[in-house]
Amino acid sequence: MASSQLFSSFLSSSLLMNSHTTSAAHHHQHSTSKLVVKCTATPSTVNTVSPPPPPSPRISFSNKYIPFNSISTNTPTTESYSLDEIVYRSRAGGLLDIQHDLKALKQFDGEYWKTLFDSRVGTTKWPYGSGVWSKKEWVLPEIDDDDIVSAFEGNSNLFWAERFGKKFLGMNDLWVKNCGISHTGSFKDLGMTVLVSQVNRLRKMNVPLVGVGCASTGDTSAALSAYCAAANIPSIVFLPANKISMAQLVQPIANGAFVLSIDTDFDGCMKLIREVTAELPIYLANSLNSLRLEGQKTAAIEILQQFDWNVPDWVIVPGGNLGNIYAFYKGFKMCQELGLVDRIPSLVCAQAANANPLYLYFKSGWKEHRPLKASTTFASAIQIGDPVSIDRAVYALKNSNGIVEEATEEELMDAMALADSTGMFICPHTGVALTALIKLRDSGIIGPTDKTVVVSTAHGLKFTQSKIDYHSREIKQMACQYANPTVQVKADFGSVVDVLKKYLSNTRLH
Ligand SMILES: Cc1ncc(COP(=O)(O)O)c(C=O)c1O
Ligand SMILES: N[C@@H](CCOP(=O)(O)O)C(=O)O
Repeated sequence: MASSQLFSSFLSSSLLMNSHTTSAAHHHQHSTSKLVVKCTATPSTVNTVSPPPPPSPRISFSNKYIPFNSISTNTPTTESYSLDEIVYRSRAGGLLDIQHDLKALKQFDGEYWKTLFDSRVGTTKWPYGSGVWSKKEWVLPEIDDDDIVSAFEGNSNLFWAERFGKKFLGMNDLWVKNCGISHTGSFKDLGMTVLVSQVNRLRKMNVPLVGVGCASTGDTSAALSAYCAAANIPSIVFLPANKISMAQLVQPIANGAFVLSIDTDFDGCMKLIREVTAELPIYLANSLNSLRLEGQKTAAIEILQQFDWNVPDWVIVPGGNLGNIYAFYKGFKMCQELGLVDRIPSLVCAQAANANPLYLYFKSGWKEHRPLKASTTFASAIQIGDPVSIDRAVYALKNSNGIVEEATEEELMDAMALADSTGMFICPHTGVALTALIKLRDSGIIGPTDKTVVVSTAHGLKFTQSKIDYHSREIKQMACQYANPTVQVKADFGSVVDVLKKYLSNTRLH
């Protein structure tokens, strides 16, 4: 459908939102319709942990939107919104956050929650086989299971980076949380299952939402279009023209999204989607919408769970729009507040030097924040100069004794090549995070025995062109010192043996 037709059908639908919020609570009708993405629920055979009784139905858990600054300034507020309202900003125009009824959750102790969450790992029981929905009581407790749109995301592996750690950093307790090994190849699936499930619920409640839209550097759009396609909800994505990888571009196209390629950068697309979603009945799917962060925070809980509820010393996260660093903080903090662990890790946010507003802010001693025009970076998904969650990120870092680091193009590409040479296949953003680790090890801030987790945010297969350019030494002004170029050889035995002998003479036997 042409863009003009699509937008005129939006307009003629007479569903234009004309207020700051649209209340839907009173429209709620219980839906019995079948879910679109739903695994057949069969009794689990894989679990050996016997589950505790589920939380008593007499205790109802709930959550609501409140202004983020009431959390960051620790001031009580009377301003709050139901999750069934469409609201992205506080009355004063600030960020929102989702506040859980901790009093209700605290009626169960830390041991209870650990056992409950552990009992759900590996189950096929809907919806708990998802790493996100296995923590449903802490995410969206009030949603009907039948409204959930899930691809059983999460439960991503925590890889012991033994060789990389020992060989390059003298570390033996280095781990990579592979959030990119996921349905659409990035951590965005964790947040998108929550957001699209809530939209699914709202649409069943007859809330006038025609579709869901986002601005994207490639991963948010991939996740949005997949989850929307699964639930038969129209998705609209704004992409900066020629600034995302081919693999990322094809994802929303294949999943049937309405794809706008716009001649601007991500920040320009973000501005446009905010304006458009304020005018048209399109729900905003970027992480400005705090629903996304509720899903993303489960990666932090999962890390603790994978360490048998031992707390790592450091967690390093690449940052762009800066929702994820806060999501990690929130996940760890909830585990501490609810008695599952007694402390939280120090967080490190890693930025590309070509897109480093948070790094500059940190270096100014948190005195001066200036949005900037981000330059081109191989870490294209974090080419963001005006991050929407800047305040959330600052709060997370200040409250976790955190640090911000940066990586030049050469540093991040070298780090990616070194990691790949030890058996990983990481994305450039993970190269940014590894560079931060290398720098913090060099300066002694991270010690050799510190238990450290690097968050890998996307699958390396989405970024093959950057690896091809590096290994064929086709990057201007970059030595590409760890390149492993292919060798062209004639198709005869002698030539092949000659090059092999040369190779083997340079290769040590271990
Ligand atoms: C692969 C990848 N890594 C890291 C990030 C940064 O996450 P955030 O925007 O939440 O800071 C993004 C998106 O921005 C991403 O797509
Ligand atoms: N890297 C992101 C940028 C947008 O971030 P979001 O978390 O606010 O949606 C992307 O993949 O689009």
